Amino acid sequence: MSREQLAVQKAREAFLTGISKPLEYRIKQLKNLKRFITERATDISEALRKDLYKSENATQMFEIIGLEGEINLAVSKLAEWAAPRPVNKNLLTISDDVYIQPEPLGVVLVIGAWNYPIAVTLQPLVGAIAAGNAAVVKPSEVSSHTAKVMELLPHYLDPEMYQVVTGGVPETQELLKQRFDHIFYTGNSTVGKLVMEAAAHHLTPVTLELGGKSPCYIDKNCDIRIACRRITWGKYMNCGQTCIAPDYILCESSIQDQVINEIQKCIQEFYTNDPKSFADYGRIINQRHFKRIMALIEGSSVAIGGDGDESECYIAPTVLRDVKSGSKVMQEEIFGPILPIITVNGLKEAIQFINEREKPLALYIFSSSSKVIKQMISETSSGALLANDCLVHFTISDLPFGGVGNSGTGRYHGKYGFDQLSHLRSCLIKKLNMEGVNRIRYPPHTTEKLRWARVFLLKQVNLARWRQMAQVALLAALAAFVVKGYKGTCIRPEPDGTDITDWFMQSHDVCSQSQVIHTSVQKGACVVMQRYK
Ligand SMILES: NC(=O)c1ccc[n+]([C@@H]2O[C@H](COP(=O)([O-])OP(=O)(O)OC[C@H]3O[C@@H](n4cnc5c(N)ncnc54)[C@H](O)[C@@H]3O)[C@@H](O)[C@H]2O)c1
Ligand SMILES: CCCCCCCCCC=O
Repeated sequence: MSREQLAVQKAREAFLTGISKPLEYRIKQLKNLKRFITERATDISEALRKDLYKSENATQMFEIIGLEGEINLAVSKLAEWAAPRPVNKNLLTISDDVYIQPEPLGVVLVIGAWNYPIAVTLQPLVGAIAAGNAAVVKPSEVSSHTAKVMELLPHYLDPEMYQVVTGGVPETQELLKQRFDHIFYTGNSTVGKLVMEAAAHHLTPVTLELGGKSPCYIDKNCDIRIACRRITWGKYMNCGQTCIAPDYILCESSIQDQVINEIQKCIQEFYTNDPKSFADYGRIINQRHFKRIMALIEGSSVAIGGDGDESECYIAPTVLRDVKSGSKVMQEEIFGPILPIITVNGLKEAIQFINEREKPLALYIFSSSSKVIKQMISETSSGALLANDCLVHFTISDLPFGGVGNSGTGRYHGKYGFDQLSHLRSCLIKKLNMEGVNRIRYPPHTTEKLRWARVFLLKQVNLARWRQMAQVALLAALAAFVVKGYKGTCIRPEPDGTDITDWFMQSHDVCSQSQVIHTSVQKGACVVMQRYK
Protein backbone atom coordinates (compact mmCIF):
# COMPACT_ATOMS: atom_id res chain seq x y z
CA MET A 1 0.00 0.00 0.00
CA SER A 2 1.40 3.44 -0.97
CA ARG A 3 1.96 6.23 1.56
CA GLU A 4 -0.91 8.14 -0.07
CA GLN A 5 -3.29 5.17 0.11
CA LEU A 6 -2.38 4.63 3.74
CA ALA A 7 -3.02 8.27 4.61
CA VAL A 8 -6.49 8.18 3.04
CA GLN A 9 -7.31 4.87 4.68
CA LYS A 10 -6.28 6.14 8.12
CA ALA A 11 -8.29 9.33 7.70
CA ARG A 12 -11.36 7.37 6.60
CA GLU A 13 -11.12 4.90 9.47
CA ALA A 14 -10.85 7.77 11.93
CA PHE A 15 -13.80 9.55 10.33
CA LEU A 16 -15.95 6.42 10.51
CA THR A 17 -15.50 6.22 14.28
CA GLY A 18 -17.75 9.29 14.46
CA ILE A 19 -15.22 11.16 16.59
CA SER A 20 -15.76 14.42 14.69
CA LYS A 21 -19.55 14.51 15.13
CA PRO A 22 -19.50 16.44 18.46
CA LEU A 23 -18.85 20.14 17.96
CA GLU A 24 -16.52 20.20 20.98
CA TYR A 25 -14.13 17.93 19.10
CA ARG A 26 -14.09 20.24 16.07
CA ILE A 27 -13.62 23.32 18.23
CA LYS A 28 -10.69 21.65 19.97
CA GLN A 29 -9.08 20.89 16.61
CA LEU A 30 -9.64 24.46 15.40
CA LYS A 31 -8.03 25.80 18.55
CA ASN A 32 -5.14 23.40 18.03
CA LEU A 33 -4.74 24.73 14.49
CA LYS A 34 -4.51 28.20 15.95
CA ARG A 35 -1.93 26.95 18.43
CA PHE A 36 0.05 25.60 15.46
CA ILE A 37 0.24 29.01 13.76
CA THR A 38 1.02 30.75 17.04
CA GLU A 39 3.63 28.37 18.43
CA ARG A 40 5.21 27.80 15.03
CA ALA A 41 5.15 31.48 13.99
CA THR A 42 8.93 31.63 13.74
CA ASP A 43 9.21 28.41 11.70
CA ILE A 44 6.46 29.65 9.39
CA SER A 45 8.06 33.08 8.90
CA GLU A 46 11.46 31.57 8.30
CA ALA A 47 10.04 29.14 5.72
CA LEU A 48 8.19 31.89 3.86
CA ARG A 49 11.29 34.05 3.85
CA LYS A 50 13.18 31.20 2.20
CA ASP A 51 10.38 30.33 -0.23
CA LEU A 52 9.23 33.78 -1.32
CA TYR A 53 11.39 36.31 0.51
CA LYS A 54 8.36 37.35 2.55
CA SER A 55 9.17 39.48 5.59
CA GLU A 56 7.95 38.35 9.00
CA ASN A 57 5.41 41.17 9.16
CA ALA A 58 4.14 40.53 5.64
CA THR A 59 3.63 36.88 6.54
CA GLN A 60 1.63 37.89 9.59
CA MET A 61 -0.35 40.51 7.68
CA PHE A 62 -1.19 38.58 4.51
CA GLU A 63 -1.19 34.94 5.60
CA ILE A 64 -1.71 34.60 9.33
CA ILE A 65 -4.19 37.32 10.38
CA GLY A 66 -6.78 36.17 7.84
CA LEU A 67 -6.37 32.55 8.86
CA GLU A 68 -6.61 33.44 12.53
CA GLY A 69 -9.79 35.42 11.83
CA GLU A 70 -11.31 32.47 9.99
CA ILE A 71 -10.48 30.13 12.89
CA ASN A 72 -11.94 32.55 15.46
CA LEU A 73 -15.10 32.97 13.40
CA ALA A 74 -15.56 29.22 12.95
CA VAL A 75 -15.07 28.62 16.69
CA SER A 76 -17.59 31.29 17.65
CA LYS A 77 -20.19 30.48 14.97
CA LEU A 78 -19.90 26.70 14.74
CA ALA A 79 -22.97 25.95 16.87
CA GLU A 80 -25.04 28.28 14.67
CA TRP A 81 -23.65 26.94 11.37
CA ALA A 82 -24.08 23.30 12.36
CA ALA A 83 -27.59 23.70 13.79
CA PRO A 84 -30.69 22.54 11.89
CA ARG A 85 -31.93 25.30 9.57
CA PRO A 86 -35.75 25.49 9.48
CA VAL A 87 -37.26 26.29 6.09
CA ASN A 88 -40.56 27.65 4.82
CA LYS A 89 -43.22 24.99 4.33
CA ASN A 90 -46.32 24.46 2.22
CA LEU A 91 -49.74 23.60 3.65
CA LEU A 92 -49.23 19.92 2.98
CA THR A 93 -46.30 19.85 5.39
CA ILE A 94 -47.41 22.58 7.80
CA SER A 95 -47.37 20.35 10.86
CA ASP A 96 -44.09 18.60 9.98
CA ASP A 97 -40.57 19.47 11.09
CA VAL A 98 -38.83 20.56 7.91
CA TYR A 99 -35.22 21.66 8.06
CA ILE A 100 -31.74 21.43 6.59
CA GLN A 101 -29.22 19.51 8.66
CA PRO A 102 -25.58 20.17 7.69
CA GLU A 103 -23.56 16.98 8.01
CA PRO A 104 -19.90 16.12 7.38
CA LEU A 105 -19.03 14.78 3.94
CA GLY A 106 -16.28 12.37 4.99
CA VAL A 107 -12.66 12.66 3.87
CA VAL A 108 -11.63 15.88 2.13
CA LEU A 109 -8.46 16.25 0.06
CA VAL A 110 -6.98 19.76 0.32
CA ILE A 111 -4.40 20.53 -2.36
CA GLY A 112 -2.61 23.82 -1.72
CA ALA A 113 -0.69 26.24 -3.93
CA TRP A 114 2.65 27.89 -3.24
CA ASN A 115 2.03 31.67 -3.45
CA TYR A 116 0.30 32.10 -0.07
CA PRO A 117 1.09 28.56 1.02
CA ILE A 118 -0.24 28.89 4.56
CA ALA A 119 -3.43 30.82 3.77
CA VAL A 120 -4.57 28.85 0.72
CA THR A 121 -3.81 25.48 2.33
CA LEU A 122 -4.98 26.00 5.89
CA GLN A 123 -8.05 28.20 5.30
CA PRO A 124 -9.81 25.40 3.39
CA LEU A 125 -8.78 23.10 6.24
CA VAL A 126 -10.65 25.37 8.68
CA GLY A 127 -13.85 24.73 6.71
CA ALA A 128 -13.10 20.99 6.54
CA ILE A 129 -12.56 20.71 10.31
CA ALA A 130 -15.52 22.92 11.20
CA ALA A 131 -17.80 20.82 9.01
CA GLY A 132 -16.63 17.68 10.83
CA ASN A 133 -14.61 16.09 8.03
CA ALA A 134 -11.37 14.17 8.09
CA ALA A 135 -8.76 15.67 5.76
CA VAL A 136 -5.67 14.82 3.79
CA VAL A 137 -3.58 17.94 3.30
CA LYS A 138 -1.21 18.16 0.34
CA PRO A 139 0.89 21.34 0.55
CA SER A 140 2.53 22.60 -2.63
CA GLU A 141 5.98 21.13 -3.19
CA VAL A 142 6.98 24.38 -4.91
CA SER A 143 7.09 26.26 -1.60
CA SER A 144 9.18 23.45 -0.16
CA HIS A 145 10.21 25.08 3.13
CA THR A 146 6.62 25.82 4.06
CA ALA A 147 5.61 22.29 3.09
CA LYS A 148 8.20 21.01 5.58
CA VAL A 149 6.65 23.10 8.37
CA MET A 150 3.21 21.71 7.47
CA GLU A 151 4.54 18.25 8.32
CA LEU A 152 4.36 19.41 11.95
CA LEU A 153 0.58 19.73 11.80
CA PRO A 154 -0.12 16.21 13.15
CA HIS A 155 1.69 17.24 16.35
CA TYR A 156 -1.16 19.68 16.91
CA LEU A 157 -4.20 18.13 15.23
CA ASP A 158 -5.64 14.65 15.69
CA PRO A 159 -2.97 12.71 13.73
CA GLU A 160 -5.43 10.06 12.55
CA MET A 161 -8.13 12.40 11.25
CA TYR A 162 -5.81 14.94 9.64
CA GLN A 163 -3.04 13.57 7.45
CA VAL A 164 -0.34 15.59 5.74
CA VAL A 165 1.14 14.17 2.56
CA THR A 166 4.10 16.04 1.11
CA GLY A 167 5.53 15.47 -2.34
CA GLY A 168 5.24 16.61 -5.91
CA VAL A 169 3.23 15.76 -9.00
CA PRO A 170 3.53 11.91 -8.70
CA GLU A 171 2.37 12.02 -5.08
CA THR A 172 -0.55 14.31 -5.96
CA GLN A 173 -1.49 12.04 -8.85
CA GLU A 174 -1.41 9.01 -6.56
CA LEU A 175 -3.64 10.86 -4.09
CA LEU A 176 -6.04 11.78 -6.87
CA LYS A 177 -6.52 8.08 -7.69
CA GLN A 178 -8.00 7.56 -4.22
CA ARG A 179 -11.61 8.01 -3.33
CA PHE A 180 -12.45 11.22 -1.47
CA ASP A 181 -15.73 12.82 -0.51
CA HIS A 182 -14.58 16.23 -1.68
CA ILE A 183 -11.47 17.64 -3.32
CA PHE A 184 -10.55 21.23 -2.59
CA TYR A 185 -7.87 22.33 -5.06
CA THR A 186 -6.10 25.68 -5.28
CA GLY A 187 -3.82 26.30 -8.25
CA ASN A 188 -3.81 26.90 -11.98
CA SER A 189 -6.65 26.07 -14.36
CA THR A 190 -4.69 23.48 -16.36
CA VAL A 191 -4.11 21.29 -13.32
CA GLY A 192 -7.65 22.17 -12.18
CA LYS A 193 -8.96 20.27 -15.20
CA LEU A 194 -6.83 17.22 -14.28
CA VAL A 195 -8.17 17.34 -10.74
CA MET A 196 -11.74 17.49 -12.00
CA GLU A 197 -11.08 14.60 -14.37
CA ALA A 198 -9.67 12.45 -11.58
CA ALA A 199 -12.55 13.40 -9.28
CA ALA A 200 -15.10 12.44 -11.94
CA HIS A 201 -13.88 8.85 -11.73
CA HIS A 202 -15.35 8.58 -8.21
CA LEU A 203 -18.08 11.22 -8.77
CA THR A 204 -16.30 13.26 -6.11
CA PRO A 205 -17.41 16.90 -5.87
CA VAL A 206 -14.70 19.52 -6.27
CA THR A 207 -13.94 23.06 -5.30
CA LEU A 208 -11.49 24.61 -7.72
CA GLU A 209 -9.90 27.85 -6.59
CA LEU A 210 -8.14 28.88 -9.78
CA GLY A 211 -6.69 32.06 -11.24
CA GLY A 212 -6.58 33.85 -14.57
CA LYS A 213 -6.23 37.41 -15.79
CA SER A 214 -8.03 39.86 -13.48
CA PRO A 215 -8.66 43.12 -15.40
CA CYS A 216 -8.48 46.59 -13.89
CA TYR A 217 -10.34 49.41 -15.62
CA ILE A 218 -9.42 53.00 -14.74
CA ASP A 219 -12.14 55.45 -15.73
CA LYS A 220 -10.82 58.89 -16.68
CA ASN A 221 -13.39 60.28 -14.24
CA CYS A 222 -11.55 59.25 -11.07
CA ASP A 223 -8.78 60.30 -8.71
CA ILE A 224 -5.97 58.72 -10.69
CA ARG A 225 -3.39 59.31 -7.96
CA ILE A 226 -5.40 57.33 -5.40
CA ALA A 227 -6.36 54.68 -7.94
CA CYS A 228 -2.68 54.11 -8.81
CA ARG A 229 -1.65 53.80 -5.15
CA ARG A 230 -4.17 51.03 -4.60
CA ILE A 231 -3.34 49.30 -7.86
CA THR A 232 0.42 49.47 -7.20
CA TRP A 233 -0.13 47.86 -3.79
CA GLY A 234 -2.39 45.15 -5.19
CA LYS A 235 -0.13 44.36 -8.13
CA TYR A 236 3.35 44.26 -6.60
CA MET A 237 2.49 42.69 -3.26
CA ASN A 238 4.13 39.24 -3.10
CA CYS A 239 5.90 40.25 -6.34
CA GLY A 240 2.67 39.96 -8.32
CA GLN A 241 2.17 36.33 -7.30
CA THR A 242 -1.36 36.84 -6.00
CA CYS A 243 -4.34 35.06 -7.53
CA ILE A 244 -6.44 38.23 -7.39
CA ALA A 245 -3.71 40.72 -8.36
CA PRO A 246 -4.79 43.14 -11.10
CA ASP A 247 -3.32 41.41 -14.14
CA TYR A 248 -3.58 44.31 -16.60
CA ILE A 249 -4.93 47.87 -16.81
CA LEU A 250 -7.51 49.09 -19.29
CA CYS A 251 -7.77 52.87 -19.69
CA GLU A 252 -8.20 55.58 -22.28
CA SER A 253 -5.00 56.69 -24.04
CA SER A 254 -5.53 60.25 -22.78
CA ILE A 255 -4.73 59.16 -19.19
CA GLN A 256 -2.07 56.52 -19.88
CA ASP A 257 0.92 58.83 -19.20
CA GLN A 258 -0.62 60.08 -15.96
CA VAL A 259 -1.27 56.49 -14.84
CA ILE A 260 2.36 55.54 -15.58
CA ASN A 261 3.69 58.61 -13.70
CA GLU A 262 1.55 57.93 -10.66
CA ILE A 263 2.49 54.22 -10.55
CA GLN A 264 6.15 55.21 -10.86
CA LYS A 265 5.80 57.52 -7.85
CA CYS A 266 4.06 54.81 -5.82
CA ILE A 267 6.73 52.21 -6.65
CA GLN A 268 9.36 54.62 -5.35
CA GLU A 269 7.31 55.42 -2.25
CA PHE A 270 6.49 51.79 -1.40
CA TYR A 271 9.69 50.04 -2.47
CA THR A 272 12.32 52.85 -2.65
CA ASN A 273 14.49 53.54 -5.69
CA ASP A 274 16.12 50.16 -5.19
CA PRO A 275 13.37 47.53 -4.70
CA LYS A 276 15.97 44.77 -5.04
CA SER A 277 17.54 45.71 -1.70
CA PHE A 278 14.26 46.51 -0.04
CA ALA A 279 13.02 44.06 2.59
CA ASP A 280 9.35 44.28 1.61
CA TYR A 281 9.76 43.53 -2.07
CA GLY A 282 9.44 39.81 -2.74
CA ARG A 283 11.03 37.33 -5.12
CA ILE A 284 9.75 35.04 -7.83
CA ILE A 285 9.23 31.54 -6.46
CA ASN A 286 11.76 29.79 -8.73
CA GLN A 287 13.83 30.12 -11.91
CA ARG A 288 11.23 28.40 -14.07
CA HIS A 289 8.70 31.07 -13.22
CA PHE A 290 11.42 33.78 -13.47
CA LYS A 291 12.15 32.77 -17.07
CA ARG A 292 8.45 32.47 -17.91
CA ILE A 293 7.65 35.95 -16.59
CA MET A 294 10.69 37.67 -18.16
CA ALA A 295 9.73 36.14 -21.52
CA LEU A 296 6.28 37.75 -21.26
CA ILE A 297 7.85 41.21 -21.56
CA GLU A 298 9.17 40.43 -25.04
CA GLY A 299 7.49 42.37 -27.84
CA SER A 300 5.98 45.06 -25.57
CA SER A 301 7.34 48.48 -24.74
CA VAL A 302 8.63 48.95 -21.19
CA ALA A 303 7.54 52.13 -19.40
CA ILE A 304 8.90 51.27 -15.93
CA GLY A 305 11.37 48.59 -14.75
CA GLY A 306 11.81 45.60 -17.02
CA ASP A 307 15.05 44.38 -15.47
CA GLY A 308 15.62 41.14 -13.58
CA ASP A 309 18.32 39.07 -11.90
CA GLU A 310 17.91 35.32 -12.42
CA SER A 311 20.39 34.38 -9.70
CA GLU A 312 18.11 36.03 -7.13
CA CYS A 313 14.79 35.45 -8.91
CA TYR A 314 14.36 39.22 -8.78
CA ILE A 315 12.14 41.03 -11.28
CA ALA A 316 11.72 44.78 -10.93
CA PRO A 317 8.25 46.30 -10.63
CA THR A 318 7.44 46.70 -14.31
CA VAL A 319 4.84 48.58 -16.35
CA LEU A 320 4.33 48.01 -20.09
CA ARG A 321 2.64 50.67 -22.21
CA ASP A 322 0.42 50.55 -25.32
CA VAL A 323 0.26 46.79 -25.06
CA LYS A 324 -1.49 45.00 -27.93
CA SER A 325 -4.18 42.46 -27.13
CA GLY A 326 -2.31 39.89 -29.21
CA SER A 327 0.99 40.37 -27.34
CA LYS A 328 2.65 37.55 -25.37
CA VAL A 329 1.87 39.10 -22.00
CA MET A 330 -1.85 39.02 -22.77
CA GLN A 331 -1.97 35.29 -23.53
CA GLU A 332 -1.69 33.91 -19.98
CA GLU A 333 -2.02 34.90 -16.33
CA ILE A 334 1.12 36.93 -15.58
CA PHE A 335 1.51 35.99 -11.90
CA GLY A 336 4.50 38.29 -11.57
CA PRO A 337 5.31 42.01 -11.23
CA ILE A 338 4.56 42.98 -14.84
CA LEU A 339 1.66 45.38 -15.39
CA PRO A 340 0.55 45.88 -19.00
CA ILE A 341 -1.59 48.87 -19.96
CA ILE A 342 -4.01 48.41 -22.83
CA THR A 343 -5.74 51.51 -24.13
CA VAL A 344 -9.44 51.43 -24.95
CA ASN A 345 -12.00 54.01 -26.07
CA GLY A 346 -14.01 54.23 -22.87
CA LEU A 347 -16.14 51.97 -20.75
CA LYS A 348 -18.08 50.22 -23.50
CA GLU A 349 -14.89 49.03 -25.19
CA ALA A 350 -13.40 47.99 -21.84
CA ILE A 351 -16.48 45.88 -21.13
CA GLN A 352 -16.28 44.31 -24.57
CA PHE A 353 -12.57 43.52 -24.04
CA ILE A 354 -13.35 41.84 -20.72
CA ASN A 355 -16.32 39.88 -22.07
CA GLU A 356 -14.31 38.54 -25.01
CA ARG A 357 -12.08 36.71 -22.50
CA GLU A 358 -12.50 34.08 -19.77
CA LYS A 359 -14.48 35.14 -16.70
CA PRO A 360 -11.90 36.50 -14.25
CA LEU A 361 -11.42 35.73 -10.56
CA ALA A 362 -11.56 39.43 -9.73
CA LEU A 363 -12.53 42.50 -11.72
CA TYR A 364 -11.43 45.95 -10.62
CA ILE A 365 -12.90 49.27 -11.63
CA PHE A 366 -11.72 52.70 -10.51
CA SER A 367 -14.25 55.47 -11.09
CA SER A 368 -15.96 58.35 -9.29
CA SER A 369 -19.17 57.61 -11.12
CA SER A 370 -21.58 55.16 -9.56
CA LYS A 371 -23.30 54.89 -12.95
CA VAL A 372 -20.08 53.64 -14.54
CA ILE A 373 -19.50 51.20 -11.68
CA LYS A 374 -23.05 49.88 -11.94
CA GLN A 375 -22.72 49.42 -15.69
CA MET A 376 -19.53 47.40 -15.20
CA ILE A 377 -21.31 45.25 -12.62
CA SER A 378 -24.37 44.62 -14.76
CA GLU A 379 -22.58 43.95 -18.05
CA THR A 380 -19.74 41.65 -16.94
CA SER A 381 -19.21 38.57 -14.78
CA SER A 382 -16.35 37.63 -12.45
CA GLY A 383 -15.67 35.81 -9.17
CA ALA A 384 -15.66 39.19 -7.42
CA LEU A 385 -15.94 42.82 -8.41
CA LEU A 386 -14.26 45.62 -6.48
CA ALA A 387 -14.73 49.30 -7.15
CA ASN A 388 -11.91 51.63 -6.16
CA ASP A 389 -9.75 49.07 -4.39
CA CYS A 390 -7.91 45.79 -4.89
CA LEU A 391 -7.67 42.46 -3.00
CA VAL A 392 -9.44 43.49 0.20
CA HIS A 393 -12.54 41.38 -0.46
CA PHE A 394 -10.33 38.41 0.50
CA THR A 395 -10.44 39.68 4.10
CA ILE A 396 -14.24 39.64 4.45
CA SER A 397 -15.37 36.28 5.75
CA ASP A 398 -19.00 37.03 4.88
CA LEU A 399 -18.17 37.28 1.18
CA PRO A 400 -17.95 34.00 -0.74
CA PHE A 401 -14.44 33.72 -2.18
CA GLY A 402 -14.16 31.85 -5.46
CA GLY A 403 -14.19 32.07 -9.20
CA VAL A 404 -16.65 31.53 -11.99
CA GLY A 405 -16.08 29.62 -15.22
CA ASN A 406 -12.37 29.36 -15.95
CA SER A 407 -11.43 31.08 -12.66
CA GLY A 408 -12.96 28.35 -10.55
CA THR A 409 -15.94 26.60 -9.15
CA GLY A 410 -17.22 26.64 -5.58
CA ARG A 411 -16.48 29.11 -2.84
CA TYR A 412 -15.19 29.38 0.71
CA HIS A 413 -14.37 31.66 3.65
CA GLY A 414 -16.50 31.84 6.78
CA LYS A 415 -19.84 30.07 6.57
CA TYR A 416 -19.34 29.51 2.83
CA GLY A 417 -16.37 27.26 3.62
CA PHE A 418 -18.42 25.36 6.17
CA ASP A 419 -21.31 24.90 3.73
CA GLN A 420 -19.03 24.02 0.84
CA LEU A 421 -17.57 21.12 2.80
CA SER A 422 -20.84 19.97 4.34
CA HIS A 423 -23.68 17.99 2.92
CA LEU A 424 -26.80 20.11 3.37
CA ARG A 425 -29.21 17.31 4.10
CA SER A 426 -32.93 17.90 3.63
CA CYS A 427 -34.94 16.53 6.56
CA LEU A 428 -38.72 16.21 6.91
CA ILE A 429 -40.13 14.60 10.03
CA LYS A 430 -43.82 13.79 9.83
CA LYS A 431 -46.04 12.21 12.44
CA LEU A 432 -48.13 9.18 11.62
CA ASN A 433 -51.42 10.91 12.40
CA MET A 434 -53.52 13.31 10.25
CA GLU A 435 -53.71 10.83 7.40
CA GLY A 436 -56.80 12.60 6.09
CA VAL A 437 -54.68 15.51 4.83
CA ASN A 438 -52.78 13.14 2.57
CA ARG A 439 -55.88 12.00 0.70
CA ILE A 440 -55.44 14.74 -1.87
CA ARG A 441 -52.20 13.17 -3.12
CA TYR A 442 -53.36 9.56 -3.26
CA PRO A 443 -55.12 8.12 -6.33
CA PRO A 444 -57.62 8.55 -7.80
CA HIS A 445 -56.44 12.02 -8.90
CA THR A 446 -59.77 13.79 -9.19
CA THR A 447 -60.28 17.38 -10.35
CA GLU A 448 -61.42 18.29 -6.85
CA LYS A 449 -58.19 16.91 -5.36
CA LEU A 450 -56.17 18.75 -7.98
CA ARG A 451 -57.84 22.02 -6.98
CA TRP A 452 -56.95 21.39 -3.35
CA ALA A 453 -53.45 20.34 -4.32
CA ARG A 454 -52.95 23.72 -5.98
CA VAL A 455 -53.87 25.42 -2.72
CA PHE A 456 -51.86 23.07 -0.51
CA LEU A 457 -48.73 23.01 -2.65
CA LEU A 458 -48.56 26.43 -4.25
CA LYS A 459 -49.32 28.59 -1.23
CA GLN A 460 -46.16 29.26 0.70
CA VAL A 461 -46.51 29.46 4.45
CA ASN A 462 -44.31 32.11 5.89
CA LEU A 463 -44.42 31.34 9.59
CA ALA A 464 -42.18 34.28 10.43
CA ARG A 465 -44.73 36.58 8.82
CA TRP A 466 -47.62 35.01 10.66
CA ARG A 467 -45.74 35.55 13.88
CA GLN A 468 -45.03 39.14 12.90
CA MET A 469 -48.70 39.77 12.10
CA ALA A 470 -49.74 38.33 15.42
CA GLN A 471 -47.32 40.70 17.14
CA VAL A 472 -48.66 43.68 15.20
CA ALA A 473 -52.24 42.69 16.09
CA LEU A 474 -51.28 42.37 19.74
CA LEU A 475 -49.65 45.79 19.75
CA ALA A 476 -52.68 47.31 18.04
CA ALA A 477 -55.01 45.70 20.58
CA LEU A 478 -52.89 47.17 23.33
CA ALA A 479 -53.00 50.58 21.67
CA ALA A 480 -56.80 50.32 21.28
CA PHE A 481 -57.09 49.53 24.95
CA VAL A 482 -54.92 52.48 25.94
CA VAL A 483 -56.22 55.06 23.44
CA LYS A 484 -59.84 55.83 24.12
CA GLY A 485 -62.18 56.22 21.15
CA TYR A 486 -61.35 52.92 19.50
CA LYS A 487 -63.32 49.81 20.13
CA GLY A 488 -61.21 47.05 18.63
CA THR A 489 -58.76 45.77 16.09
CA CYS A 490 -58.56 43.17 13.43
CA ILE A 491 -56.12 42.19 10.73
CA ARG A 492 -57.13 42.82 7.16
CA PRO A 493 -55.42 41.53 4.03
CA GLU A 494 -54.56 43.80 1.14
CA PRO A 495 -56.69 42.94 -1.87
CA ASP A 496 -53.70 42.09 -4.09
CA GLY A 497 -51.93 39.90 -1.53
CA THR A 498 -50.98 36.56 -2.98
CA ASP A 499 -49.68 34.37 -0.25
CA ILE A 500 -51.38 32.07 2.18
CA THR A 501 -51.88 34.80 4.72
CA ASP A 502 -54.10 36.62 2.26
CA TRP A 503 -55.87 33.48 1.22
CA PHE A 504 -56.51 32.61 4.83
CA MET A 505 -57.62 36.08 5.79
CA GLN A 506 -59.95 36.46 2.85
CA SER A 507 -62.16 33.83 4.40
CA HIS A 508 -62.63 36.09 7.45
CA ASP A 509 -64.97 39.01 7.56
CA VAL A 510 -63.08 42.30 7.51
CA CYS A 511 -64.13 45.11 9.77
CA SER A 512 -66.73 47.33 8.18
CA GLN A 513 -66.68 51.13 8.33
CA SER A 514 -63.14 50.94 9.56
CA GLN A 515 -60.26 53.30 9.31
CA VAL A 516 -56.78 52.06 8.67
CA ILE A 517 -54.50 53.71 11.16
CA HIS A 518 -51.49 51.44 10.78
CA THR A 519 -50.14 49.35 7.95
CA SER A 520 -47.47 46.77 8.63
CA VAL A 521 -44.41 46.75 6.42
CA GLN A 522 -45.30 43.44 4.89
CA LYS A 523 -47.64 43.09 1.97
CA GLY A 524 -50.96 41.57 2.88
CA ALA A 525 -51.16 42.60 6.51
CA CYS A 526 -52.68 45.80 7.71
CA VAL A 527 -54.06 46.45 11.13
CA VAL A 528 -57.44 48.09 11.18
CA MET A 529 -58.87 50.00 14.12
CA GLN A 530 -62.55 50.84 14.29
CA ARG A 531 -63.76 54.18 15.49
CA TYR A 532 -66.79 54.49 17.83
CA LYS A 533 -69.81 55.75 15.95
N1 LIG B 1 -8.26 31.16 -6.38
C1 LIG B 1 -7.39 31.09 -5.41
O1 LIG B 1 -7.72 31.14 -4.24
C2 LIG B 1 -5.94 30.91 -5.72
C3 LIG B 1 -5.00 31.07 -4.71
C4 LIG B 1 -3.68 30.89 -5.00
C5 LIG B 1 -3.28 30.61 -6.30
N2 LIG B 1 -4.21 30.49 -7.27
C6 LIG B 1 -3.82 30.23 -8.64
O2 LIG B 1 -2.88 29.19 -8.64
C7 LIG B 1 -1.94 29.35 -9.69
C8 LIG B 1 -0.54 29.27 -9.12
O3 LIG B 1 -0.36 28.08 -8.50
P1 LIG B 1 0.26 26.81 -9.25
O4 LIG B 1 -0.75 26.08 -10.03
O5 LIG B 1 1.50 27.26 -9.92
O6 LIG B 1 0.58 26.01 -7.94
P2 LIG B 1 1.33 24.63 -7.74
O7 LIG B 1 2.36 24.39 -8.78
O8 LIG B 1 1.75 24.64 -6.32
O9 LIG B 1 0.19 23.58 -7.96
C9 LIG B 1 -0.88 23.47 -7.08
C10 LIG B 1 -0.95 22.04 -6.59
O10 LIG B 1 -1.21 21.19 -7.70
C11 LIG B 1 -0.33 20.07 -7.69
N3 LIG B 1 0.00 19.72 -9.06
C12 LIG B 1 0.80 20.40 -9.91
N4 LIG B 1 0.85 19.77 -11.11
C13 LIG B 1 0.06 18.69 -11.01
C14 LIG B 1 -0.32 17.64 -11.90
N5 LIG B 1 0.15 17.58 -13.15
N6 LIG B 1 -1.17 16.69 -11.45
C15 LIG B 1 -1.64 16.75 -10.18
N7 LIG B 1 -1.30 17.69 -9.30
C16 LIG B 1 -0.48 18.66 -9.69
C17 LIG B 1 0.87 20.51 -6.91
O11 LIG B 1 1.47 19.43 -6.27
C18 LIG B 1 0.31 21.54 -5.93
O12 LIG B 1 -0.01 20.97 -4.70
C19 LIG B 1 -2.26 30.69 -10.30
O13 LIG B 1 -3.03 30.48 -11.43
C20 LIG B 1 -3.07 31.37 -9.23
O14 LIG B 1 -3.92 32.37 -9.73
C21 LIG B 1 -5.52 30.63 -7.00
C1 LIG C 1 -5.11 42.75 3.22
C2 LIG C 1 -5.23 42.04 1.91
C3 LIG C 1 -4.92 40.57 1.99
C4 LIG C 1 -4.85 39.97 0.66
C5 LIG C 1 -4.45 38.53 0.72
C6 LIG C 1 -4.49 37.94 -0.63
C7 LIG C 1 -4.42 36.46 -0.61
C8 LIG C 1 -4.71 35.96 -1.97
C9 LIG C 1 -4.66 34.50 -2.10
C10 LIG C 1 -4.51 34.12 -3.51
O1 LIG C 1 -3.45 34.20 -4.10
